[in-house]
Amino acid sequence: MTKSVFIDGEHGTTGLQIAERLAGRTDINLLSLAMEERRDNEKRTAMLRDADIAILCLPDDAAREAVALAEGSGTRFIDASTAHRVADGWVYGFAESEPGQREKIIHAQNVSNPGCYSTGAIALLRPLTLAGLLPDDYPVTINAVSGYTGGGKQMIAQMEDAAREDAIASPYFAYALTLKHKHVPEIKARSGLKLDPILTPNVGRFAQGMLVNIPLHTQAMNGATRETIYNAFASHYAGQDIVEVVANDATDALVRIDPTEMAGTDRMKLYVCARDDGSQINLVASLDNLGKGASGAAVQNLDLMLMV
Ligand SMILES: NC(=O)C1=CN([C@@H]2O[C@H](COP(=O)(O)OP(=O)(O)OC[C@H]3O[C@@H](n4cnc5c(N)ncnc54)[C@H](OP(=O)(O)O)[C@@H]3O)[C@@H](O)[C@H]2O)C=CC1
Ligand SMILES: CC(=O)N[C@@H](CCC(=O)OP(=O)(O)O)C(=O)O
Repeated sequence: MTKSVFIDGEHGTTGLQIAERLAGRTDINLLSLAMEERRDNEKRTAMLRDADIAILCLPDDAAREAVALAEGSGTRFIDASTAHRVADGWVYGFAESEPGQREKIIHAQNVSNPGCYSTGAIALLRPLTLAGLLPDDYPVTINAVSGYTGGGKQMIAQMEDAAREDAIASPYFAYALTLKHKHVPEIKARSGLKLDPILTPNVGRFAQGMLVNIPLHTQAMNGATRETIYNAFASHYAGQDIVEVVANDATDALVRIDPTEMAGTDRMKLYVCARDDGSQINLVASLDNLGKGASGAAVQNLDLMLMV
């Protein structure tokens, strides 16, 4: 039987991108509310309860409320917000992050979609903690830049409409200056770290794309080398086509990495940059914040959940 899918928040940044990806699909019945009905709780409740799978593209509190509105209906959820990323009873929706994760998503009742920075950071860290190359007490630092669509409708308007009172004129800015970004808990938990990683995010004046940098000192890493790190990535990501591990000689031939290189795709590239003597490594993940970092991952999770 054709499964029905409802995107709650379909007129927002993430929701719209998911709706675009699902338009024209004949294997699902897409339930939809008009823009002016997006906050009509009676209609939302009916759709949340009728759907086989509901994809939540809402602020955290509204996502928690949506789950409560469908209680007892059997609806399966994919939540794009931060609300359930370290919550019990929710499967983390990053199929390539752990052996067996894909199967867990296929059978899950509730899936939490990862954050965009988290997707890049966990992709770089988890293979190394699993392989024993990165000690779990390593003090990890994550420096990242995102396209401004990562801030949703409000930041898009601030960056694009110079006439607004709260317009942002900068070409590039740092934020989360108190070092308590909302992605830190999921990165710590899903990478298997003991210490909170330090996450310093930035936004650039480009719509979509993201680089996540993790600098590492190899002498503090259980004897890791650039080759063992590359090999750990290559074996972790073997047999799938979403995460590409760039060959070290191809990385060495680059003079720069463009944060927009993956814009418009649902894939991610990983680079192992290194000093000649191998003493210092900079791991880089390159992705579209709205692709593998949000809507692309949500559709990937939906397709897995539709398998049962
Ligand atoms: N943008 C991104 O790159 C990413 C965002 N996310 C997460 O996805 C979620 C949505 O983010 P994003 O798409 O950027 O946000 P937007 O602000 O662009 O869109 C949110 C949508 O939800 C609607 N909405 C808000 N509150 C309610 C409510 N109580 N009931 C019904 N609808 C409501 C909004 O309507 P209205 O216009 O009336 O406010 C809007 O249409 C957030 O939790 C965010 O953290 C996840 C990954 C990446
Ligand atoms: C540029 C920007 O503001 N980005 C957002 C994160 C977007 C994202 O992917 O995170 P969520 O899935 O947790 O919303 C932020 O830092 O809050």
